[in-house]
Amino acid sequence: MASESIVVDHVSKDFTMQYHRTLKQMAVATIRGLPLKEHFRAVNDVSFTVEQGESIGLMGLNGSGKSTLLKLINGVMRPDEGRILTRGRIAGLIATGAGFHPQLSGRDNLYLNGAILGMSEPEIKRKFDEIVDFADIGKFLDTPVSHYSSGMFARLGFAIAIHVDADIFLADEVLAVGDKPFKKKCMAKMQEIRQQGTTIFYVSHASSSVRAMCDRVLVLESGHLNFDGDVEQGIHYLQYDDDEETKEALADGELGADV
Ligand SMILES: Nc1ncnc2c1ncn2[C@@H]1O[C@H](COP(=O)(O)OP(=O)(O)OP(=O)(O)O)[C@@H](O)[C@H]1O
Repeated sequence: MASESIVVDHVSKDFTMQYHRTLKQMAVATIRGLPLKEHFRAVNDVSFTVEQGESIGLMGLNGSGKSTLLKLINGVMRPDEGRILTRGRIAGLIATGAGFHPQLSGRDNLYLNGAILGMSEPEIKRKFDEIVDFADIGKFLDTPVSHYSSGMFARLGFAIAIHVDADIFLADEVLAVGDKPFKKKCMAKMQEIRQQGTTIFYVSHASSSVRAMCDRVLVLESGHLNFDGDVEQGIHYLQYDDDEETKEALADGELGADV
C-alpha cells in the first residue's frame, strides 16, 4: 500500500518587503505618512498530500511561490501557518550548488556538499567516481569552484544531489543552466530514481519535460494552489500546451519522450 511522503497542510509563508534602505529614506517616509514595509504572502493556504513514489510537476508563472514551497518542504524555511510533514531523506537542489564553498576545489566541495545532503563518508567515497563522471568536470576536479562556469557549477551540484539515496528529490529548475547533452542525462537519471520509487518534485516551465517526467501537476498562482491533478489538464490550465518554447524544444528533440 502506498504511504504518504509529503503532507502540506494549510501552509502559508509571509515575506516582509522593506521599501526604504537608509535611515534618511525611512525618516522622510515616516514624515510623509508612507508605509515603511509591507507583508506579503508568497505561499497562501496551500494543502496537498503526495504519496511515496509520485512524481509531481510544480508549475506556475515567475514569482508564483514555487521555490518558496520547495524550501518549505525541504525545511530550509518554516511556514508561518500550517504544517508540513515529510517522510525519509530529502535531497535535491533549491539553488544549484547551494552550500558550495567558492575557495574549495570541486573534490572538496563534493565531500562537503555530500555530507550536507546526508551522505556518510564511505558512501561518498563509493559514489565519488560516478558523481565526477556524471558531472563531467574531469580535469577541473581540483580547481576551486569559483573558477567554474555556471554550467559546470550546476552539473556538479546536480550530480551530487542525484546520487544521494533519497526518498524525496526536489528539483528546482535544474535543467535551466545545463547544455543539451547534460539536460538529457539529468532527465534520464531522474527517470531512473523515479522508477526506483523516489518521490519527485520537479519545478519546470517546460510542459514537454513535465509530460515526460510527472504523473501529477500542481499549479501555483500568486501563492495559491489553483490546480492539482492530471498532467495534461494542468498544462492546459496554464495554457502552456502550445507554447513556442515547447515546440522549439520538441523540434530540437531536446525534450522528447525518450528521455
Ligand atoms: N527571502 C525572500 N524575501 C522576500 N521576498 C521573497 C523571498 N523569497 C521569495 N520572495 C518573493 O516571494 C515570491 C515568490 O517567489 P518564488 O521564488 O517562490 O517564486 P517562483 O514561483 O519560484 O518564481 P520563479 O519561476 O521566478 O523561480 C516572489 O514575489 C519573490 O519576490
